[in-house]
Formats: sequence, C-alpha cells, structure tokens
Amino acid sequence: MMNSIRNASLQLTNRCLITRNCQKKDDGYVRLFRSFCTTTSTNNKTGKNVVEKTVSANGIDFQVTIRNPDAPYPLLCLPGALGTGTSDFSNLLYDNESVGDDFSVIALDMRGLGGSQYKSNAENDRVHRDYPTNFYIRDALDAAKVMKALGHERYSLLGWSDGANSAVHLAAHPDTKAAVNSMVIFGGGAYVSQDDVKAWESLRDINSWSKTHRDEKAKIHGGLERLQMLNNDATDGWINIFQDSETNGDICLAALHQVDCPTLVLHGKKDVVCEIKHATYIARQIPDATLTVLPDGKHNIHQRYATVFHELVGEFLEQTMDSSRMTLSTPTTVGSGEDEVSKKNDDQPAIDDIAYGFMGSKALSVALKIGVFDAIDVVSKGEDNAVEGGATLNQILTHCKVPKERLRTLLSACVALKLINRRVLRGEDVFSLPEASAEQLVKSSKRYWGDYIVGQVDAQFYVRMKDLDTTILTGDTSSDGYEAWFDKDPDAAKRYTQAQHNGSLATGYGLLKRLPELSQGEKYPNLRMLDIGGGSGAFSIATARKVKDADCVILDLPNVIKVAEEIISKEDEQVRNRLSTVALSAADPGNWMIEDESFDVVLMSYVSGSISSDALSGLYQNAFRALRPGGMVVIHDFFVDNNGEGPKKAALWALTHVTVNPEGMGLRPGRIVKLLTENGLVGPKVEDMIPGTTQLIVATKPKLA
Ligand SMILES: C[S@@+](CC[C@H](N)C(=O)[O-])C[C@H]1O[C@@H](n2cnc3c(N)ncnc32)[C@H](O)[C@@H]1O
Repeated sequence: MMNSIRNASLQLTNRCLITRNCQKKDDGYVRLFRSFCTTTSTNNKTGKNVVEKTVSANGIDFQVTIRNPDAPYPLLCLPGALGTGTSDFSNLLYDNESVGDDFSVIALDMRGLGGSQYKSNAENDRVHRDYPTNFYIRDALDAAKVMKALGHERYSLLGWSDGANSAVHLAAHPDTKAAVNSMVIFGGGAYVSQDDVKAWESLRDINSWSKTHRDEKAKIHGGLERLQMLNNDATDGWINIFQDSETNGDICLAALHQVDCPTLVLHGKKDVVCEIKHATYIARQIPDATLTVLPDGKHNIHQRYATVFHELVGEFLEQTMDSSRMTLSTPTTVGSGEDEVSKKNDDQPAIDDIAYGFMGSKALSVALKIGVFDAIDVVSKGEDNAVEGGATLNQILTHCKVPKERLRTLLSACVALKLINRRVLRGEDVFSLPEASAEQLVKSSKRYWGDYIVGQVDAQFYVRMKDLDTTILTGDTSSDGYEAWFDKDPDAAKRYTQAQHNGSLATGYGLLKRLPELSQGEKYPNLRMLDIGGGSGAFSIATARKVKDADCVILDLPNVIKVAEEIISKEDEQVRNRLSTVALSAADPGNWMIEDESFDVVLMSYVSGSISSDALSGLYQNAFRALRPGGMVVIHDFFVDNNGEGPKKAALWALTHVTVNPEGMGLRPGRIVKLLTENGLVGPKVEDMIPGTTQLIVATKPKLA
C-alpha cells in the first residue's frame, strides 16, 4: 500500500526518463548539475518545453523536471515511493495533451532518490534516503522549500501514492498550507494496519516483484543492489509508522482535518496497492474534497487512463486556479474508457418529503406505542392464524384497542412509509412486516430499539424540537443542558436512560467487534474501562459480559447513575461485580475525582455533544490523565463530516441536540481530532460505526519513552 512497489505486477509506463540527466556510475549516479537552479532545456517530441533544474533547498540539491516553466500556474507533482518525478509523471510532462498550457508541471525527485542525491555545496557528498517516522512530513517540507527556491509563493499540488501522503502534509502543515491553492491526490493511504505490514514484508525481497517492475526500478536507482537496500529501508520505515507509539499507524490521519484547500481525490476502484477505502476515508475527512472513482482503474490511473486523468485534473485545476474557493463534494464515478467521462447531476431535494417528515416520525412512534408491529408479529406467528404470514385489520384490532377507522388510517400511513406490507387475500387486506420492521420494531426481537424511538425520540426530542426556532434564535431552551434538565426532572432522566439502554447494548457489542483489542486480552490483559456519560451503562455491561475480567466504571449525572445502578443490579453476579458507578458532572473538569493513569480505555459515547463546547477540552484532558500510557480514548458520536454535508442523520441529530445543549459543539471529526491531539493523544483514527449515522474516533496516550 501507499507505494508503487507493493503490487509486484504493477504495470509501469515505459517512459522512465531519469537517466537523461545523470551519468551512471557503478553505485548509482553522480550529478551533472551542481549550482542553484542550473537548467537544461529540452524540446521533446511533443514540442512542449520541458526543462530540468537543480534547486538547492534544505541543504540538498533537488532535481525538478518542469513542463512549461513560464506558464502562470505552477503544479507541484510528488512521486510515489521509490519513484522519481520523471518516472512517475512522464505522461503529465511529455504527453501532447496534458493538463493544459496554463499550468507549469513541476515534477520533483524526493531527497535521496533519482537526481536529488547530493548535498548542496559539497563535492559528491551523498544524501542517504532514510525513513524516520516523520518522513512524509519531511518530504513535504522539502518540497515546499523547493517551490520557494523556484520563486513560487502559491501553487497547486498533485501527489501519487506516497507522494499523495506527503502532499496532504504539505497542504496541512501550519508553515506551508498557505502556499497550497488546490490539491489532487490519488493512490494515497491515511493509516497503516497490521495487514499492510504483512503485505510489505511479503514484498521486502525485490525478487518477489515482477521482473519488469524490478528492472524498471533498478534502472532508476542504479542497480539491483541499491534497489534492495532502498526497499529494505522503505519497508522498515513504513512498518515503524505502525509500531511507533507516537505515530501509531498514523500516516496523515490527523493532518487530513487540517487541509482546507479544495481537493480532488481520484482513485482506481480495483487498486490493490492502496484499497479504495483509503480514498473514501480521505475524501470524507478533508473538508473541501470530492472523490472521483475510475471503476476499472488500478494503482496507476494516471498512466493507464492518462487522457481521462488529464481531463479530470485539468478541469479541477482550472476551476480552482484563481484561488476562488469552490465547493466540491459529490462523489462521482467516471467511465473506465477514455471517452466515457460522465458525472452525476446533483440530486434535487425532496422538499415535500422533508416538509412532511414529522408526520412519518409520529406515525412510527404511535404505531409502536399502540403495539401495531407486535400485533402483526404475534398474529402472523400464531398457530391458529388462517392468514399465512400476516394479520387482517380485525386481527390487529384485537391487540390494539383503538377505533377501527383510525387504525385503518394509521395502517395506511405505515404501509405508505413501507413500515408495513399489505396484500389482498380473499378480498381482505392482510398486513405483514418487512424484515427491517420485524427485526427492529418488534419488542421480542433482539435488535428491537422501539423504546428509544418512543421514549427518547418521540417523548423527549420531538417535544423539544417544537422550540427549535426559539433556541436557534436566542439559545433559550426549556432547560439549560443535560445537567439542569436531569437535576430538575429525575423522571426525565429515568425515561431517557431506560430508552437508551437496548439500542446502546447492541452498539456496545458492535464496538467490541470493531475494536478487537478491547476483548482479545493481548493489549489490555485485565481491561479497565472508564465509561464517561455512560448512561444506563449499556456499553460497560456489554463489555463486562463479553470480556473476561474486564472492569468498568460508569460515570454520569446523579439521577442517571440511579437508573444505571437499577439496571446493573439485574445482571448476573459475576458481571455485576465488575461494574461500578461514579455520580459526577463531566462538564466540570475542575471537579474531577478519577485517579490518574488507572484505565486502559476511556469511552465517551454520545457525550461530546452533550456538554458545552467550553468544557470539552478540559474533559479530554481529564480523559488523558485517567489513561495509562498506551491506553486509548474511544469517542463514539453523531459526527457531521468535516465538509459539513452530512450524513443526514448525524446532521439532523446535531440540530436536535441544540434544543438540549445550545452551547454544545457541532461535532465534526476534525474538530475533535484537533482537541484530542492538543491534549496529548496521538494517532487519531476516524471510522464509521453505525453506517450513515455515527462515527468512532480512537486515539492513544503515548507510551513512556
Ligand atoms: C445519549 S446518552 C449516552 C449514554 C451512553 N454513553 C450510551 O451511549 O448509551 C448521553 C449521556 O451523557 C450524559 N451526560 C450529559 N451531560 C453530562 C455531564 N455533564 N456529566 C456526565 N454525564 C453527562 C447524560 O446523562 C447521558 O447519560
């Protein structure tokens, strides 16, 4: 992943032109160009003006190859691992149809590679290509310095594979981001996993690569021996990023959130070197990003589909070249053929669905309350039921005590909403449940979460949403935050907490599956977890049930803790004994009563949006204190993507939450990642939890040096 060598069968372009400006020696190359900005000019076969320059920056003589050096808009191109400017971007540099004559394509050889192998002002003093854990950032800062030396204050960026990762850092770093007008990245990855480590190890020996690929790279790097050495170092470097407790697998996770230039993420759907999930992830985390997928593309889309690639990149650069910001967001898929560029039109809003949405929500909660779904389930499973797999209106009536005509109207609404199916049998309506309703809306089902819909969504938030207009305008609510609400109204605390329980229990089991390190015992042999804003204790209960010897502390407001204790008391003794509670407000960071460095995991599920944004940093600081070195913070919540466009459910939940906590933060991963890293946590990773609804952020407290 993240490098052009992982896929040994990768088809390389045959236009590796690096040797044109280097004299080959037995161990590699010696420089032809020594002084700052030495230039040699070539008119290649296309008639385009391509020059090579040596530029001194950060004590190294870097080689750049530039197409159209006098064009007004510079585009800095960063190659993949063990690639060079000319080997990786020969199409952009030399094709007749590239990205347009307004752009000056500047392809850089990274330090220690290709033509950038010598220190400035020192005869034949070689630069060793090493891979410290911050090498992506170092490459980014090198590249920015080169552009400065070339006189470019502002430019666009294009990065492939490892070069994409460095491009992200360049566009995110506080010292360099102002220079970046827009960015195109493809084939890059955001993080390293154990699977990546295995894959890299399997390709450490260059004899495992295809001969063509090995020979191409050997030609660039001065022979097989040096190539093997470089590949050993690169492989160790990538693996170190995974193993190091500071980076913790973070290639550019935290940096993504700091990128604020318009970004085009391109990816080949069939890329096995860097899977499409990285591109999807990156496009969601960069606030102003759009993702375009080439369905048949692999890792080398810029070579295999050069024409389409140039069109897409050229169009994007043209739209962003005057640095007027544009909003790009809709993921698009383009045809695999070069003539098939087609983009989806933006969907139009379903205004009537939105306007009538409250009616559907109410239909669902009333149907739950009067037991319509349970009735259909019971009747259709009854042995003496003459209507196979369903229930008639009269049969439902025997369970739901409401007048027939009104029940019929309610059933019609539910059928229209697809909550219930209708068919006609012997002239009579027969109602049945679609799979989702049977699973989620019938009380006896394991995945039932109707309590939450009725007890929280309908009884509490539906009512509060009536005041949203006032709250948005003035910040006034019927109670000021959860603390005041639940202190004043213990019944509300009880109802809210009970309603949450079932749904959160299921999510708690889901979390254990998602984060196997919680349950496998290797990382945390006697897991100790602090569950801040733990509510009913659902996540802790799920953990204590599933993880032998796990010990969980549930922290919440006093009236909530009373309910949690009731719920815990119903657990088996061996589970109950490993659950304890603390009644405390997490919104008061100064009044923290938790022992330092006593937990492996601090969980905050649906809490970050429940307290005022002013208190959030203090809460994360306390979470950091509570963790042992190597321990992790797990934040689960409704996050709106950094670009503020959705997911819809998260965006609507955030709005609803304003009616309880008007001083709360509109949660976006980037904002939370920033707060976590400011409070000392490292390697933050964001991923989906409940698809389209909630996300998870995991970050680690570094181990002691
Ligand atoms: C939506 S519930 C989530 C409960 C639980 N974490 C779960 O996911 O099931 C939010 C919880 O945050 C708690 N909470 C809100 N403000 C709090 C505060 N200042 N201190 C402690 N807990 C708080 C609420 O009482 C409530 O239990």
